[in-house]
Amino acid sequence: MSETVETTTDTETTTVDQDAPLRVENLEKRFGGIVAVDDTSFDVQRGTITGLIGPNGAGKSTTFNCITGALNPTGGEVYFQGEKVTGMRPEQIANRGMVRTFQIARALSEMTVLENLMLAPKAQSGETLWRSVMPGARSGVVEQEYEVRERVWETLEFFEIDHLAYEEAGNLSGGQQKLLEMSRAMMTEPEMLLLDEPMAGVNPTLEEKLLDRIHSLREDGYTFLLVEHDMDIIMENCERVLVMHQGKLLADGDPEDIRSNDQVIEAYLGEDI
Ligand SMILES: Nc1ncnc2c1ncn2[C@@H]1O[C@H](COP(=O)(O)OP(=O)(O)OP(=O)(O)O)[C@@H](O)[C@H]1O
Repeated sequence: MSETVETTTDTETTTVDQDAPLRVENLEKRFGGIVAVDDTSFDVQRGTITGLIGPNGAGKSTTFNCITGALNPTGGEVYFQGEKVTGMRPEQIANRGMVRTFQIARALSEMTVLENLMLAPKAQSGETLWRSVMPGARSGVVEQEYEVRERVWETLEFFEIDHLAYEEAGNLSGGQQKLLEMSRAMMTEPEMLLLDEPMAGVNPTLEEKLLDRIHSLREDGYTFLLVEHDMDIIMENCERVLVMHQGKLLADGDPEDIRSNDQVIEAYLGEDI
């Protein structure tokens, strides 16, 4: 049963579903004559790993970009923790606790792994989800550099890339870069992560490690929305799957429902799902 509370912002009063940090309402994004996202609505429940799937060109990346501020939608609204974030810049949305990673990792290749992480945290004080689950966490004081450094090391250890701390990011393998990208995202102390094909180019051992970390974070209360083309990963790791097709939400259900949904099978033109 969802818990709801009323919140008031400068612009409006809205009912917040405490169990759904992300709510997308009638989202639309047009590029000239192309409707990449067409009147799409969904929510994502707290503490879940939710998959967003669909054939090539379905509108998944555009939806991610509209949610996280890289693109301005041409219609509809995005709410995070009950606050309207439509049209905000990515860093404003990240400051509120929602970050994304990219299909192609975006680390600064000539900087070391350590430097990449040192640059990532936002300047803020107080308790956050990441700090509260990390061993040795401190709270309530403005962060000093040594505290950031401590958090950087804890994060590197959590993702098991601490042995690469002094390596230039550009020298890392594709899979290691994905772990770095997740580490950088965690340094911004998010509540919710949107992962765009986090397993692409990742070898099976690292894939297992990354999935293990995602599940562990989910158990600590983090929320994940995952775009991934590998159906086995989606079906084995997500409790809920959203399917997009031609810019619209085609289906929303648990993996078993989705696998047996005729419209979804048709949208994938008989590919195995
Ligand atoms: N910047 C852009 N300008 C014009 N059209 C765009 C732009 N970005 C996306 N599109 C179009 O919008 C539609 C949806 O693209 P999008 O990249 O969101 O799909 P996707 O589901 O992420 O696809 P894929 O699985 O192939 O990455 C496509 O028809 C695409 O060509």
